[in-house]
Formats: sequence, structure tokens, C-alpha cells
Amino acid sequence: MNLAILGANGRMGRALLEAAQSDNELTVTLACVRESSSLVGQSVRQLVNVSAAQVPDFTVFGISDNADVVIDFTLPVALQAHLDICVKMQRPVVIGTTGLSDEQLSAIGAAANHIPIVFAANYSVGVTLMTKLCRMAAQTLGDTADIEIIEAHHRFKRDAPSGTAMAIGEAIADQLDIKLQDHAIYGREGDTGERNQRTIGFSTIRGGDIIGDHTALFADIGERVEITHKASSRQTFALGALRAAKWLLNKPAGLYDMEDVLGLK
Ligand SMILES: NC(=O)C1=CN([C@@H]2O[C@H](COP(=O)(O)OP(=O)(O)OC[C@H]3O[C@@H](n4cnc5c(N)ncnc54)[C@H](OP(=O)(O)O)[C@@H]3O)[C@@H](O)[C@H]2O)C=CC1
Ligand SMILES: O=C(O)C1=N[C@H](C(=O)O)C[C@H](O)C1
Repeated sequence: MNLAILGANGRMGRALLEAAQSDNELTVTLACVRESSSLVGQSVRQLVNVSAAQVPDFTVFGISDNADVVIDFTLPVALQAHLDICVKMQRPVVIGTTGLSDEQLSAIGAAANHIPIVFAANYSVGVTLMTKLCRMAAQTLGDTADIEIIEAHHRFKRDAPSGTAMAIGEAIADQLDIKLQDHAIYGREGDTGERNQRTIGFSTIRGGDIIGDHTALFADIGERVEITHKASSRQTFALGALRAAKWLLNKPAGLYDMEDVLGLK
């Protein structure tokens, strides 16, 4: 299977290039960077330690039609252009970019009428399981416990709260039959008054090289449950995205997530 990796020079792009070379079912045929990048035309080997026999030069997405599936871990600003090319070329796409606006999420939904798309804020198997566990906890404890979601990431991360924290919040809100936007509290300061039990709190930590930690706290009087996931390598996200790419090949147009990929629905 031939893969196009968008944002190939980014942290996730490099993790994907490394992960793909160990998989003999996959060949990266397009390692894409932005049009203005000084890397265009240079060998991927200059930036990433890949030993595979077939290693492409960095290129610009859309120039060559040489991929079965596209993987996009870039920034929200690049999303629409990438979707337009995937729809035009009828290419399935795995999207990992977070920090998307409601309009951008709608654009993914619209593109999924024409091509198959997997979109997940977190491609690790562990976070997919954690999200299901949080639904269970909300069902059992949600009427009386205070719910807080705490996340920590590296100093370079631009969006907050993380896409994963928001997705966990959405899953809990869905389970409680409430709208997250009406119940979310993003940070507290000063005289906040007593906590409203019907809210879901979010706390964000940024520092150093933390790959990605998430905790969902269900705190009641007399006991609390904490569900925590800690990623110790970006390879966990990269391997999940490659698994999603293989799963997506030959699927009909539609919007899928990691629970579909893992057969958990
Ligand atoms: N779903 C998941 O499991 C995971 C999701 N993520 C998300 O993936 C995204 C990328 O993360 P990370 O790799 O750490 O970020 P980086 O900043 O390291 O990489 C971002 C990449 O996007 C490229 N890019 C930015 N703007 C454009 C544009 N307009 N057109 C084309 N390419 C562009 C950058 O190119 P340049 O260098 O030229 O600016 C760079 O290669 C984030 O949204 C992050 O939250 C991260 C990890 C896991
Ligand atoms: O930017 C990151 O690094 C990560 N982003 C994703 C998110 O926003 O949830 C997933 C992971 O936690 C790493």
C-alpha cells in the first residue's frame, strides 16, 4: 500500500515515516511539506533516520498522484486545502490534526460524503479504551460526582485543551445527555463560588517534552475514580494511524473513528 504523509517534517510526520519503514506492507511514496518549504526536493534521509530501500524526496501534496491513502497530521490552517485535494483525487484520508473549529469539523463531515475519512483526536489504542471507560464511569457516577479532565503536553503544542481532552469531554457529555459547550469550564481563577456539579472542568499543563497525558477525574464525597492514560512515545499515535490507513483502504465514503478501526462499535 502506498502512503502520502502530509506534514512529513513535523513531529508526527517524522514518527509516521519511522513507523512506516518497519511495516513491509507499506511504502511511503509521498512525503509532503508545504509549497514554500526549503525541504522540497531534498531527501527524507536528511531529516529522518530511515533505512528503507525506497525513500522519497520531500514533495508538495497534489503534484503527484501516487498514493493509496493520505495521512494528515498538520495544523488546522492546512485542513481545507488538503481535503480539497483528497476529494479531487478520490483518496481516502486519515486525519489526526487537532484544534479544529466547528466549521473545520463540518468540512471533514462534508468531504466524507465523497471519500472515506478516519478522524480521531488520538490514535492510541489506550486512549480509545480510556474514552469507553469514561463513558462507563459517567453512566455510573455522573449524577453525583464532579468531573474534571486534566491534560499535559510538551511545550511546543499550540492548541488547548488537547483534542483528546475535548473528545473525552464530548463522550462524557454524550453519555450524560448534555451539550459539552453548555457545561464546560476552562480553568478557574479568583472567587469562583462553589463548584456546580453539572459542569465538566478542563485543566491544561504545558511543559518540556511530555508526549501526552490525560486524566478523567470523577470526584464524589468519600471517594474518587481517576482514569489515566500516559503516552511515552509518539510511535503509539503513528502505529495507530498506520493501522487506520490500512483499515480505510477500499472502505466506502463516510466518516469513521478509531472505535470503527478497532472494531469496538
Ligand atoms: N490524533 C493524534 O493521535 C495526534 C494528533 N496530533 C496533532 O497533530 C498535529 C501535528 O502535531 P505535531 O506533528 O506535533 O506538530 P508539528 O508542528 O511538529 O508539525 C506540524 C506540521 O504541519 C505542517 N504545516 C503547518 N502548516 C501547514 C500548511 N499550511 N500546509 C502544509 N503543511 C503545514 C508543518 O510544516 P512546517 O514545518 O513547514 O511549518 C509541520 O510539518 C497537531 O494538531 C497535534 O495536536 C499529534 C499527535 C497525535
Ligand atoms: O499535539 C500533540 O502532541 C498531541 N495531540 C493530540 C491531542 O491534542 O489530543 C494527541 C496527543 O495527546 C498528542
